[in-house]
Amino acid sequence: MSSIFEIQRLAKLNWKSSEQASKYLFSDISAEISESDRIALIGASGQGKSTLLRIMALLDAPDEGDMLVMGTSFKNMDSRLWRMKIGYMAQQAVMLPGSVEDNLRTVSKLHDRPYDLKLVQRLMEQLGLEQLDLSKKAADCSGGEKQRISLIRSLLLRPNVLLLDEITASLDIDSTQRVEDLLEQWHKEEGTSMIWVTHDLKQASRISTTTWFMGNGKLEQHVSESFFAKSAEDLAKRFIRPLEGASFI
Ligand SMILES: Nc1ncnc2c1ncn2[C@@H]1O[C@H](COP(=O)(O)OP(=O)(O)OP(=O)(O)O)[C@@H](O)[C@H]1O
Repeated sequence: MSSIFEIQRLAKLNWKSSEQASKYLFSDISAEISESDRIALIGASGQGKSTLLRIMALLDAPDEGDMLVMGTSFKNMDSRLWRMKIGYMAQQAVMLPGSVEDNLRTVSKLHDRPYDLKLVQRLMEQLGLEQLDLSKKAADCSGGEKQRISLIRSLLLRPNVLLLDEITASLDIDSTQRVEDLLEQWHKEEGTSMIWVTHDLKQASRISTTTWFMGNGKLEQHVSESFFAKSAEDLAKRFIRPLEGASFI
């Protein structure tokens, strides 16, 4: 499969560099994302997962290294074009001023694309938002509603790669399931590659074929099936929170 996103020796300096702290938040990170890859990005808090995603979305700059989308470096690509290919969803959904519909129409306005009302209705329904009044002020929506509106807004862009930063952290079980199901279907239909940051290892094993593990400033890449077949104890030794259950598959 062809590579759509390439990361070459990427590094971010630690802004609190001192004798105790290491010079880099992360360094020497290289990876390739192929068409249709589904990657879970995991690791303990503060390792730089969100920072890496923000750099990939051009919301922050790397201190060293390069990133290429379809063979073109970010240094040589217009950031607007880059962001059409690389979609990003933050942990905290950001709503633009205006109604829910204004928010959903942003993509077509910004990128001169027709507004696909049928698709919006289908996605709203799949995410359990069919009762939501599109003329409601976006700022008045609940956190979970904002998160799902922001997901629809990102999908309407039809990016080649979707960067998802803990997007279900504030959702209930039903909404989380709906988001996972929708993204699985979207992935099958559109072939979109995804990198999904999550602290939920069971979710990581469900939604990914590849796992990127960030620790000690480095990125390890694993096949998810074998990575999550390790015992809970093995995984717990490496990171995150006390884990429940014996296995993740
Ligand atoms: N140059 C830098 N850019 C961003 N964060 C930096 C930098 N240098 C040091 N840091 C610190 O590194 C951490 C990076 O946070 P980030 O949110 O990227 O990590 P994370 O792995 O996503 O954490 P979490 O799982 O808690 O969301 C923060 O504590 C931040 O203060």
